[in-house]
Amino acid sequence: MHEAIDCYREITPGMYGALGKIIEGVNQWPHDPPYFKVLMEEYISFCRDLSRKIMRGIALALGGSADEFEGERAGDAFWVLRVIGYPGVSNTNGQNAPENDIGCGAHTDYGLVTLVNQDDGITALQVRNLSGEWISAPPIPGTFVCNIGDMLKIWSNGMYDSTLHRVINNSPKYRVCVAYFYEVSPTYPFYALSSLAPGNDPHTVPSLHEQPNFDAAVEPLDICKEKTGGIKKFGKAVYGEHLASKLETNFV
Ligand SMILES: O=C(O)CCC(=O)C(=O)O
Ligand SMILES: [Fe+2]
Repeated sequence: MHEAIDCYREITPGMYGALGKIIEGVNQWPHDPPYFKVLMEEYISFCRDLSRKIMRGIALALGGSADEFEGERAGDAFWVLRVIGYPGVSNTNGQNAPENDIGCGAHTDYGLVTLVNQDDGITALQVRNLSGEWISAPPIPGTFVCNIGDMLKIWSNGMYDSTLHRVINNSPKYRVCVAYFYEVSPTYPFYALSSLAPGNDPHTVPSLHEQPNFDAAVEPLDICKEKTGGIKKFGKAVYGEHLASKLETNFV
């Protein structure tokens, strides 16, 4: 079990059509504490810069140019910040301490990278390794756990795998985690799928404003395909659909 406060990069109504509907609107900030909004926005801005730098490093590691994930792919990335609370186990009288239920079931994250800022001193996050064993990812003060998401797995044609992980809080203490999800640019497909693609006549298509969408078509990059046997291991994934289905199942 867990509870969470989510904030999203704000989506104005209609901006991304029907697929974007589930996350339209402005973030609801509490008045108390009064500095919450300012603090969170500053934190988000730092996370955004860091994620961008990590993506530049990953782009180089994949053999591309540093700005492979800038511009239309992820230069104007959608993001989600989630502050999550996991209740501790209640009855710990020393013997037969009860096992807590699953705080967050096994899943992969959906975007590019996630920066997980864990509560110091409580080990609850587990990651599945290649042998299929669940191993703990204990918090290391001053560091993030960085998870790879599904969209990076597809873009890299599987060279980066999305990390299967789950959370079990067996501590008596309430655990707080702040996760920042760095995603793709929702407008990416417009350029990729339309005749606005470089070299084509820009006059033959409606403007971005006239054709809103949230259907980022993510598919393996050619540079990654070449390095992995020349075959695309994954078909096109529509980012907005992927996100909407994750959000719908997350909050039932
Ligand atoms: O609480 C954690 O350590 C991770 C949370 C998580 O995996 C998620 O929100 O996607
Ligand atoms: Fe996750």
